[in-house]
Amino acid sequence: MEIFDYDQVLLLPRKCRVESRSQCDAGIDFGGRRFKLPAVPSNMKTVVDESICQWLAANGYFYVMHRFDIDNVAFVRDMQARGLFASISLGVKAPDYATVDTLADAGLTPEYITIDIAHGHSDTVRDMIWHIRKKLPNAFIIAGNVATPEAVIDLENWGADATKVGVGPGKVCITKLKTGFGTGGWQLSALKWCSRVATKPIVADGGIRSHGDIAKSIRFGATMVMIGSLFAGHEESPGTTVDVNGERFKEYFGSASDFNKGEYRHVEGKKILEPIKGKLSDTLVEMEQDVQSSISYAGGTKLLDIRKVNYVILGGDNAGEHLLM
Ligand SMILES: NC(=O)C1=CN([C@@H]2O[C@H](COP(=O)(O)OP(=O)(O)OC[C@H]3O[C@@H](n4cnc5c(N)ncnc54)[C@H](OP(=O)(O)O)[C@@H]3O)[C@@H](O)[C@H]2O)C=CC1
Ligand SMILES: Nc1nc2c(ncn2[C@@H]2O[C@H](COP(=O)(O)O)[C@@H](O)[C@H]2O)c(=O)[nH]1
Repeated sequence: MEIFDYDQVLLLPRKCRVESRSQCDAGIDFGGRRFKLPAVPSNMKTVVDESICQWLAANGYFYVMHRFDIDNVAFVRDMQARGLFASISLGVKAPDYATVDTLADAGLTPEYITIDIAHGHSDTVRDMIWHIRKKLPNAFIIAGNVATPEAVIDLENWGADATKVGVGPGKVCITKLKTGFGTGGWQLSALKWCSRVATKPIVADGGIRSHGDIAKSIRFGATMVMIGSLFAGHEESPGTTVDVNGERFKEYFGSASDFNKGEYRHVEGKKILEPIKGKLSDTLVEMEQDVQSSISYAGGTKLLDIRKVNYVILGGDNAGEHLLM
């Protein structure tokens, strides 16, 4: 198996088919809706909050609300009362089961539910998928996080509508160091490996460091790309603003860090500072333009045309050109 990550791969252009990049459509269908971009901010406390989720939903972007210290039922009710889709996260513990039951009893079905635990290839995720399917049959279920084709196959067979791939590639992740496991350093090839067996959409999660990595994720099989650090440093970001020698930063911490958990137990995340780079809406516009440009280099007009391109691996044992023939 070839092992590579985002910074070791470049995609190869094909003959251009458009006169302007504005003719390229960066939109994607996902879970019965169409979104402007195949990118979604991570469901983390320092990346999204209620008002960011409202803004994203109202402006044509996908979002996943985090699951920490929030009332999911009130959130779903509020979003749907505004005519917006509801997209929540759940764990696999008793309070998460209670949330599903309360939603069902109230006649509220979130359009999207992301089951989000560190080691998603687990019977606990299977049981939660089955519980959601029984109580909220119309919810689109994203389940993760996983790292292998076996896990993708199991989650799909258990009823997930999409799987989330990425264990340990995140910028504030220390899973690799603490446990010796994960896709940190080879997330892109793990994505390629998983997408070979996937029959449903994959959300590639973690390790995105620049906008071009979105196109690379799409090339290797992602339908949606979840991004934390690139979204954490905005004026609107929920992290605390910190001033260091006159420069402004936002705190960005892992969901499995002691900062999120409130205790030092099974810590697999850390806290860093992200420089504030302006408004989230401006970054999203730039991201869309960059993805449009990626599509044009792919010789296409729509996002999934990126899947057709060849690529090269730079340096290392796997170096070489990879042709689609
Ligand atoms: N994508 C990634 O690489 C990672 C992401 N995270 C994120 O951090 C957040 C917290 O994650 P998590 O700790 O799972 O959430 P929770 O604290 O909600 O734990 C979920 C359940 O899974 C159990 N669990 C967690 N890890 C393992 C494991 N390795 N083996 C067996 N059981 C396990 C927990 O039990 P117990 O705690 O008692 O073991 C608990 O019952 C999530 O948002 C998650 O996505 C965390 C680590 C890696
Ligand atoms: N191992 C850990 N992974 C975490 C933690 N909190 C979040 N995450 C994952 O990281 C991505 C974001 O990655 P980035 O490279 O874009 O910053 C996020 O979506 C989660 O999957 C954690 O504490 N430990």
